[in-house]
Amino acid sequence: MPAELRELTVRVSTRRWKDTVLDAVDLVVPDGKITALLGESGCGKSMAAAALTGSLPASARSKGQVLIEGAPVKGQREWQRLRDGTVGRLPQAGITAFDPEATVGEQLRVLEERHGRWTVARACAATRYPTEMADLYPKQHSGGQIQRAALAAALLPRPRVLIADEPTASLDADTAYNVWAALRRYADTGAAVLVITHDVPMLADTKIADHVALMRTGKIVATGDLTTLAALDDPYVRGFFQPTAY
Ligand SMILES: Nc1ncnc2c1ncn2[C@@H]1O[C@H](COP(=O)(O)OP(=O)(O)OP(=O)(O)O)[C@@H](O)[C@H]1O
Repeated sequence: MPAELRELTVRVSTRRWKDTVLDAVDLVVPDGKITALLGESGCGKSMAAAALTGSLPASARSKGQVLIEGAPVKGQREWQRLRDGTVGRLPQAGITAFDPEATVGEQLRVLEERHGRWTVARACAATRYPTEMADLYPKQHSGGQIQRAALAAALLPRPRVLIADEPTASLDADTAYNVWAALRRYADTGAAVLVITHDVPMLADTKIADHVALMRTGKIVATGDLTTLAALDDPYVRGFFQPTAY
């Protein structure tokens, strides 16, 4: 299995505040599939993404294992190597993927040259990033444009594992569908893709995710395909899916 959290518990502790943000989480992100991670705001989805990319905040302490390609990852040096082409992350705020002082195009070209895998043209076409924007600085983009640029940046190294944190949050429905389709095509090349999303209606309409995992207050409470989950006889799970009525 390319990416996995095994019994992972994460506690954050600051001077003002302490909390268990992931509680014995088991999560498998298989090859060639899209796994959608759902749950209410603040339940720990981004923390799970951070754990899978070795980027938990400094205030976090963890117990349990993170496995990439079947092996437990030990230490920041190994994470640095994995983040350089094996594990990719699309951050929740796409703009944070870029240096504010250089144009988006320059930064995409650096990734193309460094990894020698996807071309900038291919990554931009896959994500529907309008290439005429590439000469602009990150802050000159709209939320949706920079999110697509950040996805292009995440795809350029052609990572085996891609963790996308709300990749369609600021997109109109049509563009969002195109980004989901790009993620689907990417998973179909054999990559393991985890997508954090609140877009249950899109998942229900398109059936684009193979698996769904539902989190609640730091725990995974249900996993399976969307139709099975939505039909579960658990009041919380039922309540979560009910508004979309399918
Ligand atoms: N950098 C951080 N340092 C300390 N605690 C944090 C940090 N980031 C998030 N948290 C806390 O961890 C918990 C889980 O947050 P997380 O960002 O994973 O939620 P989420 O499910 O991704 O929410 P949303 O859907 O709103 O993005 C929250 O209680 C949050 O306050």
